[in-house]
Amino acid sequence: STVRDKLYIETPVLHSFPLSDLTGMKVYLKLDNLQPPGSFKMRGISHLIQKAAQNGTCEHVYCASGGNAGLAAAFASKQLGIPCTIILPVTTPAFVADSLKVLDAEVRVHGEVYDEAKNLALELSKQCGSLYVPAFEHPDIWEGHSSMIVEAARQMQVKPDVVVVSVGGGGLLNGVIQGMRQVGWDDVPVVAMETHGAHSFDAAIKAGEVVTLPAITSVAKTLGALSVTPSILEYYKEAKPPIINCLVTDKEAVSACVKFSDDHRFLVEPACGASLAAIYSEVILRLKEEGKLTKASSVLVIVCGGAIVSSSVMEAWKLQYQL
Ligand SMILES: COC[C@H](NCc1c(COP(=O)(O)O)cnc(C)c1O)C(=O)O
Repeated sequence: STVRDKLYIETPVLHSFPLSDLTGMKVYLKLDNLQPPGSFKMRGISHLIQKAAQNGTCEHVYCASGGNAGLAAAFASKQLGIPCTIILPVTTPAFVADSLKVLDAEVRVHGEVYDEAKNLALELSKQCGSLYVPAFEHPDIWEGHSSMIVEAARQMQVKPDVVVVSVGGGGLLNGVIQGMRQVGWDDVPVVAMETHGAHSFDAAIKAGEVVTLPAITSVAKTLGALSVTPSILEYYKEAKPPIINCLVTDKEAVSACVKFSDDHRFLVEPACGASLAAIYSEVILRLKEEGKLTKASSVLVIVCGGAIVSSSVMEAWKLQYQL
């Protein structure tokens, strides 16, 4: 990619002994929860903003977000000295707005879901010189995200048998697919995880086209795009790499977050818990038993992270889900 001095950091691939012991598989974790704003978003969002700033078309950043894309946009804008306005749906907790203000971003709350916040961001960014930053639907975002696989391929030396990733609007999945094609992993199956109630990819696969969910009813609010970006359906049909979409419940996603905090002392969102549930709720083992996966002795889980979580929020989830 043409961007100099990147704003995202290289993150470790950790061979997880607790998760490997639990499953009998070699479980590797790409710790993108360690990105400065708290999620993998920093890769694609900062890449898009830097590319625009290098082309001189960026005097004000407008980003609608469930939270993490907004935090990444605010982080990148602050480091680049560009004014930034983030539009949050009402479902985003107030502490996110506080974090954004610390990053000198202007915060507007608008709409019940991401898709409504997006409309206001698009409106505001019509002013000349402004840059609208989508949360997931842009090739520059996918190009930035693909760096996580280029890094992982160098760090792991060997190809994993499976890659696990969460799906909201599909930007992360797009970036992972593009990275996998770059490093020659286009024969490694991708298990694409969603929660029931944020299952826009599952709905699109079943309908054979992009469909719009009536609402987001999952606790994994940052998987909460009502519809996926169309290009992931192309990737799904091309099956290079093959994509297997799986759903877990909110309880399984939150339970995975709790177990992950005990096993590795990281706090992550249910959006990330959906991917970890592929291990903790034995989704991978079941796919192997069903013959949908031929090999699963080594699994790379993309730990996408998420900052819309805290120790008190986690305690409340434990009570709510009787964990
Ligand atoms: C409504 O929200 C969309 C987007 N979150 C997206 C997101 C995803 C899914 O990534 P995607 O598939 O949307 O590129 C996974 N894991 C985490 C922690 C995320 O924050 C946002 O923050 O604006």
